[in-house]
Amino acid sequence: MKKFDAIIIGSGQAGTPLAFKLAGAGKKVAFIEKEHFGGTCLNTGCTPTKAYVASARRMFDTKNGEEFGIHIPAGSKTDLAKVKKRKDDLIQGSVEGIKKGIEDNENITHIAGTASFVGEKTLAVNGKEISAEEIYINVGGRPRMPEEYKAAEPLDNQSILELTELPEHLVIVGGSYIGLEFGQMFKRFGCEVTIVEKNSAIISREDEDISASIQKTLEKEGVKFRLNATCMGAKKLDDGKICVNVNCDQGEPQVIGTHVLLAVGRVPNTDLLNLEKAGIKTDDKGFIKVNDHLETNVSGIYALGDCNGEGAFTHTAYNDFEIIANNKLDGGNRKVSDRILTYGLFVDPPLGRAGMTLSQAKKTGKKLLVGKREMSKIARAKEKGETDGFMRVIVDAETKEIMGASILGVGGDEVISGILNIMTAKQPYTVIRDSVQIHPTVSELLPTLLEGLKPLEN
Ligand SMILES: Cc1cc2nc3c(=O)[nH]c(=O)nc-3n(C[C@H](O)[C@H](O)[C@H](O)COP(=O)(O)OP(=O)(O)OC[C@H]3O[C@@H](n4cnc5c(N)ncnc54)[C@H](O)[C@@H]3O)c2cc1C
Ligand SMILES: NC(=O)c1ccc[n+]([C@@H]2O[C@H](COP(=O)([O-])OP(=O)(O)OC[C@H]3O[C@@H](n4cnc5c(N)ncnc54)[C@H](O)[C@@H]3O)[C@@H](O)[C@H]2O)c1
Repeated sequence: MKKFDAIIIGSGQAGTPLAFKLAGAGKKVAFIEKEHFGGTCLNTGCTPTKAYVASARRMFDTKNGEEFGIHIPAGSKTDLAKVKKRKDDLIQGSVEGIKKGIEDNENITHIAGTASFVGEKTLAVNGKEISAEEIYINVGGRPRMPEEYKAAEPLDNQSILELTELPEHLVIVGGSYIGLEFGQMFKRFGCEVTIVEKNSAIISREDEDISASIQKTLEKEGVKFRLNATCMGAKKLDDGKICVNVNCDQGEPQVIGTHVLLAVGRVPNTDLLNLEKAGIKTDDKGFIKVNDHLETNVSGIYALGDCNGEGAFTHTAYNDFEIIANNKLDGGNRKVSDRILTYGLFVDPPLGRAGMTLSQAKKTGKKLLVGKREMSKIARAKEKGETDGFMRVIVDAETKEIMGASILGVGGDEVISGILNIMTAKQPYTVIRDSVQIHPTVSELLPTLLEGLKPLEN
């Protein structure tokens, strides 16, 4: 049996940089990947979807010239095969970069295959056993596929990106990140889109006014919504169409479309690992339990990225890599609990989020100062003709530190970083309030917003 200094399972957003980092420190690393280098984000997640979002935006612009004094002749249409080709080329460039980096690195042994444990520090891949004292699990997740939708042969985030012809009517089950990003994108490409969500609001982790504002924007573009979808399931009809059950007691009971995309969350790939052979514990959803330094209950075995349930984003997976690299190689003491939650929702206008929502902040029982400003009052948003949304910042009245912020509006995914940086530096909100920002930007309204903070009346 071959012994390595370290084994990394999965070429995700944590495993890939970790392989190079450990190898750079002179460790002999086995790097096991069952599918593509670069994992979900690069191949079927962030990169392809944001490439599609960009194509969809071009399409949107062709339909919205008049208001800006630009006459764009009718007739623009989406060539999905070309949209796909652009995204395939983008991905291929990055995958090849990783592949070459690995091939050129004499300390990394790439093993193509699915790893599973056969003992505490021993794994089998393609019938061969390897072992190491340090094992890093970075296996990510896959789309959740509830039984009651299987008969309709639904698309998922991977298969929808392989289509070369536009669906006539795309029904999307799940109104969160994946559902909303694909929903707006395919509507802009020229499809009919209906989003079916079981909760009473889309993206229901957010405050109600955020969910309502996003829904309104998408509805203006023609996306249809069916909320409170209590009657689950879908089937194929004899004419090849798809029938998705929505509600059993009010409204039209079903939506008939030509395609259905399931966007109802993800499950960790930990079931492929035979974790019980190593004695590694998971929670009841299959996420590997880790401590603040990402170590599992078995000493020397770590879990990083989506599979540990501590984050569900590329930046959280990458931060897991940074925590391990710093603690293992640079004598650091970085922890998961130091991380401030932040993320973007890449619909148009985008949502940038940091820290708590207003409803979470209220639950802390602290005295709050809150500032809210509509995008329709912001000069740059008006000049761009993109005035949907608003920004809100929540401050702890006692410490003056920012507890959370939501920037829903043009540039919101970038503007949020200014707030995140102050939160990370643990500085009071007055640092931004007293700063001078560039005119005319959306960011220039942050000082004004913070000048006008008001105590939250209960
Ligand atoms: C459609 C979509 C859009 C997204 N957009 C964004 C976004 O805009 N921003 C953002 O921050 N996040 C986004 N995400 C989330 C992001 O992609 C994930 O959080 C991120 O990829 C998690 O990375 P990871 O390191 O945990 O693992 P992954 O990237 O999932 O990689 C895990 C790898 O492990 C391999 N593997 C699994 N089991 C085994 C095994 N037993 N043996 C060998 N190899 C194995 C898999 O093949 C895979 O390559 C998106 C996700 C999706 C699905
Ligand atoms: N912008 C981003 O960072 C981004 C973009 C896409 C995906 N992602 C990641 O991908 C992961 C998966 O995203 P997602 O949107 O699939 O999952 P999610 O868990 O965020 O949301 C699933 C949605 O489906 C709904 N739902 C569940 N079962 C349903 C049913 N039977 N009928 C109707 N609705 C139902 C839920 O109420 C929820 O709104 C997320 O963890 C996210 O972090 C991130």
